[in-house]
Amino acid sequence: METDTITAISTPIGEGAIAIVRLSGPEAIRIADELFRGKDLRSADSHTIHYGKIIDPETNEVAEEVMISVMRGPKTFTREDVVEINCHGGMVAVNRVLEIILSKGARLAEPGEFTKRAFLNGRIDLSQAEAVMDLIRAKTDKAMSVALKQMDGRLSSLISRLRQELLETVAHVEVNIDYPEYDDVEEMSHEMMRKKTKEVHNEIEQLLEVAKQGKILREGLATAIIGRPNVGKSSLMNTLVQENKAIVTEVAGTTRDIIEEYVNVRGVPLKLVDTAGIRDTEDIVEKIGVERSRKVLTESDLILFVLNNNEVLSDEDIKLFEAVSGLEYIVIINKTDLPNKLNLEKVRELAEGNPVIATALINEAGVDELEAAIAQTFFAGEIDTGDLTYVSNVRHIQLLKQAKKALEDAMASLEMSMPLDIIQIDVTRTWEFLGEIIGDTASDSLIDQLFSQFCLGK
Ligand SMILES: Nc1nc2c(c(=O)[nH]1)N(C=O)[C@@H](CNc1ccc(C(=O)N[C@@H](CCC(=O)O)C(=O)O)cc1)CN2
Ligand SMILES: Nc1nc2c(ncn2[C@@H]2O[C@H](COP(=O)(O)OP(=O)(O)OP(=O)(O)O)[C@@H](O)[C@H]2O)c(=O)[nH]1
Ligand SMILES: [Mg+2]
Repeated sequence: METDTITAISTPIGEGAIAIVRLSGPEAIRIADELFRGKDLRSADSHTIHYGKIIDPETNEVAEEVMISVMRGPKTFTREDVVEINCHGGMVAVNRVLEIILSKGARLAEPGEFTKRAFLNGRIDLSQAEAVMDLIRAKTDKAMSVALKQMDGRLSSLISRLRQELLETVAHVEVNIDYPEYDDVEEMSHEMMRKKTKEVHNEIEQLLEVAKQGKILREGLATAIIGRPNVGKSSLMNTLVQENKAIVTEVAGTTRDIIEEYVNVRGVPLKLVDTAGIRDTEDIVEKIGVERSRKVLTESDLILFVLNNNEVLSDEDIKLFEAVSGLEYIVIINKTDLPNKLNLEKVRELAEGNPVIATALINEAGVDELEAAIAQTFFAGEIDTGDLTYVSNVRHIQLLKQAKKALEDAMASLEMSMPLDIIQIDVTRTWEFLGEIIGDTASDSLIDQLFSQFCLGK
């Protein structure tokens, strides 16, 4: 257990109205008291705030005018004694305060170290700590609400329950075997294992299913706009971007030659991809063939397939319908301000039950309906994140997949009526993989690596 006192500036670097320097550890209150001119902080009640000045020990002059919060462990963020010094926002003064604190015996915190202490001291588990970071990085309301729920321990309690069930089953089976009440104890134990592994397997599968939506919440729904030349693809892109431009986010590393825009349509973050690569749909379908073009399309989570109301359905349109068949797509019949030449009956038939939306992008007609359809497609009836446990962390998804695989090994052994101790090995592995998600069976190096990705001062 680390017992030194750590400190860091916990607010963004730069000019601001107020900057907070945070301390955590056994010496936090002593250090703060030594450099503070004001009330005696050592005798201050927990969770109180005090006005005063920070005195520079070298010059004996006032370095800052501050408000200091005193919070005594264990009812604090880290479960240790915590002191927060609220400074005026100037960088020079804040850095000076930090230097003085360091000179009094505190150590500069590593990135994420406050949160790491909350984890090491058992206030939160690993998935909750990771959620703290997700919360900071959240770009949309929905991503934020997912992170908040995870921080609250929603995923943790589900994982803990699954682990507990596995453990109880293993224990139960062991007791059965050690103290058999019936002759068919082996068969009964197999049956019990079969039932439980199947139940847990189903729950993990469901988590992974929902994880797909979690990924979308974080990275945006990869959305490709396709259609023959001149149908209005660029108009569609521009309309969606304009309507939602207040929430468009800039993502580092986005290649500029591919036109990608992040927009937020009714809480669904879209990564709109202008089909620069598949701009000329005749090319994509004819030159590289339907199979190849399908591959491009399958990498999208959603396809916006634009048709021209003012033209008859062409062979290329039919080929595009074949290419998107079985994928998640919305058909957009654009240019409805112009006379109808498109066979709408035929379009509906080809669309296989996917939404068909009429628009006249030139005067922004039909955009509301389109946005509703986009939201509907991915959150069909489940738009409320309150109903589901979203796993959105790649590490968690990886571990869930490994746990699922281990369970499948156990289930296969059960099918072959293998001895129970063999089956228990796979069930125990499942239990360990799940434990790694919440940090119960996670290695020190993994923990170090995870926290190092945090912001300094968090
Ligand atoms: N000034 C300030 N604001 C902040 C934080 C902080 O550390 N300082 N936080 C930091 O990121 C967040 C708040 N998170 C916190 C989470 C738990 C506890 C805490 O003291 N928990 C105790 C006691 C709870 C209680 O009194 O009921 C506990 O769980 O035992 C404090 C802050 C956001 N705002
Ligand atoms: N009348 C009418 N014209 C439209 C509508 N939407 C787009 N247009 C026009 O159609 C033309 C082509 O629109 P774009 O958005 O550039 O079409 P595109 O599919 O991106 O075309 P390419 O990039 O060449 O494949 C432009 O002149 C638009 O102004 C509409 O709803 N009604
Ligand atoms: Mg275009």
